[in-house]
Formats: sequence, structure tokens, C-alpha cells
Amino acid sequence: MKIFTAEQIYAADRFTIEKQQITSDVLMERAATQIYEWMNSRLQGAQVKIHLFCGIGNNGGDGVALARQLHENGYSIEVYVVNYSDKRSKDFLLNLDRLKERKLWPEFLDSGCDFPELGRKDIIVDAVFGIGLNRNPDAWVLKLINYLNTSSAFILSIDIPSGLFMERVPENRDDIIRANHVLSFQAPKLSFFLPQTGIYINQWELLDIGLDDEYLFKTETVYELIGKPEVLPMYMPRLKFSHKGNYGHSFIIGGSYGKIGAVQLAAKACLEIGSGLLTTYVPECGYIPMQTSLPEAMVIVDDEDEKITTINFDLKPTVVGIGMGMGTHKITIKAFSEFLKTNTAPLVIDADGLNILSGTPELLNRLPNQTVLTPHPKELERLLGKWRDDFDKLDRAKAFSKKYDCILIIKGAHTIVIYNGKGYVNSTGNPGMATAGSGDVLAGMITGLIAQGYNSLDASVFGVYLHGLSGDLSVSESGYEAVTASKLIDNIGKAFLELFRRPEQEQHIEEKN
Ligand SMILES: NC(=O)C1=CN([C@@H]2O[C@H](COP(=O)(O)OP(=O)(O)OC[C@H]3O[C@@H](n4cnc5c(N)ncnc54)[C@H](O)[C@@H]3O)[C@@H](O)[C@H]2O)[C@H](O)CC1
Ligand SMILES: [K+]
Repeated sequence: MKIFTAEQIYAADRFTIEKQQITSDVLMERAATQIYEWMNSRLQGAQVKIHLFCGIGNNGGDGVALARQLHENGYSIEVYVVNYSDKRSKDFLLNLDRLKERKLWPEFLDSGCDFPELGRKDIIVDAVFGIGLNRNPDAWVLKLINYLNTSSAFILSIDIPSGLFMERVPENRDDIIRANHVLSFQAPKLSFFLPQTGIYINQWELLDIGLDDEYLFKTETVYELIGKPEVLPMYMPRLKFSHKGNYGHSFIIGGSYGKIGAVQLAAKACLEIGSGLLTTYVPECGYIPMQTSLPEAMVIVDDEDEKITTINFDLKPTVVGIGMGMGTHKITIKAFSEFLKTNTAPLVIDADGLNILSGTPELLNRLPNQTVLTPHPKELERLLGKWRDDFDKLDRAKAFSKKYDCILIIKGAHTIVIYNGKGYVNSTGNPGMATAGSGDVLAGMITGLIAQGYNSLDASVFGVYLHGLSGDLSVSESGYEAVTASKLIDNIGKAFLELFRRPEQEQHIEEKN
């Protein structure tokens, strides 16, 4: 699903208005109707007090139009105009008049006024600012935002929590509405998915206001939200007349004394996701653990017991995954550097492999095209340098990925795969996955997909999605706290099955027929 910028959304509005031969207030009315229906289907006429805080732009206009619809249907409402500017939008004014025609007089809030009393069981509709916020709100508006946040009422934000910008992070944490639920129009907003801005949103949902399909389809976006519809076409079915040689030979290099487990996890995940063959390369101390824990894998050992000192092997891997638990000893760096001189196989680099790259950046020039890098936030910072905010982080990541022609996977609550100027925002996963070894599993999964013939970008996007889905399945089995990296691996198979599971209702209808 595409993630549009504010400019693209405004352009979609103009395009839709032109093509459907409607006036702009029709779109506002559609927006308000959608929200009304959402609320009505949940409230079913309940006489809970609904306080609508409406700005003077079109977000406020949505709020005022919604107030009218709620009132017409018997809901108990109180409307406040947050009078932060005298530049009121045309459609806001039109809807304000419609409200007044019905003898509904909103209370105007200005600087210096007292804020209304709010009950614990009331509902707040936040329609103060939408996607048009372009500078810091005045101090008194920030005070109001703070006041709403400290009330215990349920906050429903229209389109985007007020105070949240579309393309930058607000300076102060208290300056944004903390929404219990956001009803956003047509497409999700990038800020919903970034750690510094996503924290203001508990849940979000999309409402279709009928923006023109042709515009939405044809318009290229930098960011895309990756869900089932995006990954299903990537899936490469296994063929009846195939053998293990058709699914690639993965080579996983890593481990050091005390960190052989990282290789075990990556290797197991790599096999579980379908790699045809797998060889691991570990220091000698890893030989017995590897052979006993993973009989399916072949093992080559380094001459040294505790760390990797040379990477000598006599096989032609389809793909190499390197770095998990490898350490950054001088001699290991040398071995890694020598390996990069001769390697031609596609690469997935994780953990200490990334730390070595950030400490010896000249090695970045030796990476094959489309090498996959899987840094966690600290490793990413070592690669990119300190970023100003999450939006700056994404810009730096795009520039880095372009410079070295690599695929950068920014791991987090919503992992983002960066390549070729684009960002693929993952929609699966949960906080239970913030656990030791989770990254090793991801690196192993991506390696195993490349082995089977997925190109490195598809393997990254699909791998990240399946990894998150395995995490979601693990949570449904054991709760957040008990999710471990091993459980993620155990659920890779179920994640594939889940991809092809049809909604129960659909199955039921089919059975009846
Ligand atoms: N296609 C859609 O998604 C539709 C969305 N709708 C709603 O319209 C808003 C966007 O409306 P817009 O008027 O452009 O922006 P805002 O309501 O956010 O109003 C901001 C308004 O005020 C000015 N401004 C910006 N920052 C400040 C500030 N700090 N202090 C004072 N004034 C400020 C700015 O110039 C704007 O004029 C969208 O979110 C939806 O809710 C439509 O209803 C239908 C189509
Ligand atoms: K809002």
C-alpha cells in the first residue's frame, strides 16, 4: 500500500475533484460521513458526551461536518473551534455555517480562555490540525493539546494526531495529541511507522473517501507499506520435479567462543525457510555444537579454536550470510577483508560483519551489488553517523544505499528496507521480538530466500515480512514475553501457511457450496 506525501494527497484531491466533477466540500462530507459511520457502528446511539475540537483548516472542517452528522443522529455533542488563525479554510467556513443553520453554536477557544471540562468517560474528537500543519502551533494551542492528553477521555484523531508533522519530528514530546485511535483518510502516513512519531498512535485505521483510483494507482511513492497483498506475488512455489540443488547452497560464516548460538540460529532459520543446502563456517569450538544441534547442515571449521582467522573453503555458495557472533578481532577483520576480495556470491551481512564495515569503511567498496545489510539501531548509527531525527535517518539511509548499491534494512518496530531511493515499511511483528537472537534469525531467513532464487530486494522485503509474521504467530501461542528467537524459527513454516490462509468466512462459504 502506497504511503503518500501531503503534496501527493492534495494533488489526489484536485485530480478527484476535477475527474468526478465535484466540489471540494463533497470530499469533506465523504470524510465526515465515513467517520460518523465508524463511530455510530461502535456507539450504537449511546449517550456518551462527544467533545469535538476543530481547527480552522480542512481538518477542522471535517470535525465540524462530523459534529453536524452526529447531532442529526441524536448524539450528544459539544463543538469547540480552536481559533489558532484567522485564515479559515473555505470548506471549514461552509460547514460552520451549516452548523449555525441548525442552531448549533460552537464555543470559540482563543489564547487566554479556559478549557472545557472533560469527563473520564467522554470522547474527544481531535480535528485541530491535519496534514497541513507546517509550523509549531502557538503556545496556547500546545497547552490545549497537553490538556487533552492529560484528560482520561478516549481520543479519536481525525486523519493524523494534531501536532504531528508529515515530514519532521516535533521538538517537544508533549506537543502532540496522544491518540487512542486514528482514522486516517485513504492512505497511511509515514509518521505512523517511525519510532519518534509512531509513539503518538495507539491504533490506526484507514477510511476510503473515494479519491481517484487512477491517480492513486499511477502515482509513484517513495514509501510503501508492505502487507500480504504486496508479498504474495513474490512467493516462488516449489516445483514438483525439483531437487535440493534447485534451492541453492547457503554458506553462513560467523561465530566465536561463546557466540556459536548466533550461527546456530541463523543456520536453522536459513534451512527452515527453504534453503536447499547449507554449510556453516565456524571456529573449531563450534564444530560439535553445530553438528549436534543441526544435523542437516555441513560444517567447515577455522584452524583456530575460538575465532575466525581465515575464511578458506572449497565450495561454490549461491549466497553467503556473514557476521553473526563473529567478533571484531584484528585477525577476523583481516579474514573478512580477504574474503571480500575474492567473493562474488550475493552477500547478507549482519552484526559484527557490520561493525567491521563501519570500522573499516573502505571495505564497503568491495561489496557485491545489492549486498543486504541488516543493522539494528546502534549498528546503523555506526554506519550512517548520528542522524538529526527519524526522517533524516531515512534520507541518510537512502544516500548510503545508493552510494554503495546496497540494501539497507533498518530494523525496528516497523522495519524499513531501503533500496534504490525507496523504502518498504513492514507491517508485521511485535515487541515480543525484541529478544536475543531475533536478528540472527532474520539474517538467516534472508540468506535462505536468496539461495532459492529470490533477488536480494525481494528476499529482504519478504524475509522481513515473514520474520514479523513468525513473531506474531509466536505471540499468539505464548504471549509477548516468552517469544524467543528459537520460537520464531519454529513458526517460519506456519508463517508460510498463514500467507495462503483465506479468511474463515470465505472458507465457510466455499464449504457450504
Ligand atoms: N484527501 C484527503 O485526505 C482529504 C482530507 N481532508 C482533510 O483536510 C486536512 C488537511 O487540511 P488543510 O486545511 O490543508 O490542513 P489542516 O487542517 O491541517 O490546517 C492547517 C491550516 O492552518 C495552517 N497552519 C499550519 N500550521 C499552523 C500552525 N502551527 N499555526 C497556525 N496555522 C497553521 C495551514 O496553512 C493550514 O491552512 C486533512 O488532514 C484531512 O483532515 C479533507 O477534508 C478531504 C480530503
Ligand atoms: K487531527
